[in-house]
Amino acid sequence: MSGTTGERPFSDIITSVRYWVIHSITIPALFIAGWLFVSTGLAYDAFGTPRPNEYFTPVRQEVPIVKNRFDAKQQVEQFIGK
Ligand code: HEM
Repeated sequence: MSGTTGERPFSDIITSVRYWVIHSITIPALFIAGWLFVSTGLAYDAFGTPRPNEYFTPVRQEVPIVKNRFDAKQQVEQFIGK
C-alpha cells in the first residue's frame, strides 16, 4: 500500500495494553534514575562539572578562563590544582 512503511503505527502501539504494562514501569524508572544521577552528585563526577563550591579554590580566586589554546590542558590542570 502507498503511504506506509509497513511498521506498526504509533497510534496502535501507545493505545495497546502491552505497551503500557511495560512503559508504566520503564518511563518512571528512567525519570527516577535521572533524578538520582543528579541528586547523588554522580553526574558531577561523570562529566567533570564543578560543584557549586568548586569554581574557586583558596589558591585561585579569579575566573578560570583558558587563555592559551596550545597549553589548554596544562592550564586546566593548574585551575583544578593538579
Ligand atoms: C529501560 C527502559 C525501556 C524498555 C526496557 C523498553 C522496552 C520496550 C519494548 C519491549 C517495546 C515493545 C513494546 C510492544 O511491542 O508492546 C517498546 C516500545 C516502545 N517504547 Fe520503550 N522501553 C523503555 C523505555 C521507553 C521510554 C522512556 C520511552 C519514551 C518515553 C519509550 C517509548 C517507546 C515507544 C514509542 C515504543 C514503540 C516503538 C516502535 O515499535 O516503533 N520506551 N519499548
